[in-house]
Amino acid sequence: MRGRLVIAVVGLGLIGGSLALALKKYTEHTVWGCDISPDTLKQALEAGAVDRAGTQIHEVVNGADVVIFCLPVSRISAAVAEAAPYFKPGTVITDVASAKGCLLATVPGLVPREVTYIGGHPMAGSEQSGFTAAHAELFAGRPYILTQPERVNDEAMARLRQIITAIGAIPVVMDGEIHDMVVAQISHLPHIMAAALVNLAGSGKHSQLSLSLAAGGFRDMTRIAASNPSLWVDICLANRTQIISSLKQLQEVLQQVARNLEENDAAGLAAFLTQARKMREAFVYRQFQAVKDSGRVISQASIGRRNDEKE
Ligand SMILES: NC(=O)c1ccc[n+]([C@@H]2O[C@H](COP(=O)([O-])OP(=O)(O)OC[C@H]3O[C@@H](n4cnc5c(N)ncnc54)[C@H](O)[C@@H]3O)[C@@H](O)[C@H]2O)c1
Ligand SMILES: O=C(O)C(=O)C[C@]1(C(=O)O)C=C[C@H](O)C=C1
Repeated sequence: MRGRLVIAVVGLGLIGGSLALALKKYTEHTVWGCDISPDTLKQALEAGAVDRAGTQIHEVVNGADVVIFCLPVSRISAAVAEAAPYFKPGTVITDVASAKGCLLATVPGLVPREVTYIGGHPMAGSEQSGFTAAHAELFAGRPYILTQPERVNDEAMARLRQIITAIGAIPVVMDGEIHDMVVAQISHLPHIMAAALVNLAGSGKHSQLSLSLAAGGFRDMTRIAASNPSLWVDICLANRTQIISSLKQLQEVLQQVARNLEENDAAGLAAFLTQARKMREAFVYRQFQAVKDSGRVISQASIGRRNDEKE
């Protein structure tokens, strides 16, 4: 594999902007960036996130070794189709979308045979959007999911793994179907629940009073309710089968809790809460271990996290 690559990032918002910043900070690769927003391009150029910028896809994919599509899920297939005539043989294309099944079903059919598509999904982000929220440390110590391409291509996989590792993330190769099932539970359902909690508390008879009194519990549970609605409509629709299934499971869990309360069943309630507490403690430990193993020192200052995000 050649040492220095040209990497094109299509979409320079929170995720694309953070990737571009991280690639410039931690690798020697050349980074070209595209966004429909001229303001975003200006910000990215000023921040040194890209070496070249354009509003047209062909301006940045023509000659690139790797192209990373960082667009809302529903825009990715059209962007790949627009870019396809400009890919050179051997180009590796990937994306960062939060749902994989819909793209794995369409994207491979849109690209020439000599181009390899590997689905991607960094398990990092925030409730904020746009380049102004982007930062180079977003992926440090975080899992970065890759899907196996239809035609196995070890060189393409190695190229992406190397890029992901260089920006401090941990590559995890996974089947697209399993990905969608898992993220429905750990990402998509929590976003829907956060919105439901805020809407419930914010629209009742005493909503003004409730929201003014809300403390850490409500704040921790609902940070992600501030996410961009249009981005999340896209994600939810793209993974709707798995989300519907997770919502049904959640309904059963909540009904069981309601039964425990109706029956004054302290033991049932305690078993439910104890199981959750144990799993949550183990989860925090595993996340800490993954960060430690990734070898990058992540300090409060380096990633600029707010206090309410700390464990
Ligand atoms: N937000 C998160 O926490 C998060 C985490 C992991 C993955 N993702 C995935 O990353 C992708 C991008 O999300 P984001 O949070 O960075 O969104 P964002 O809104 O911050 O950025 C999207 C960018 O794409 C640009 N854009 C839109 N259409 C375009 C087009 N046709 N051509 C060029 N640029 C275009 C927008 O101007 C914007 O700058 C989504 O697929 C999302 O599912 C998001
Ligand atoms: O940390 C956050 O605020 C996020 O929403 C990040 C988050 C998530 O955890 O759900 C959002 C979408 C993803 O595709 C991956 C990560």
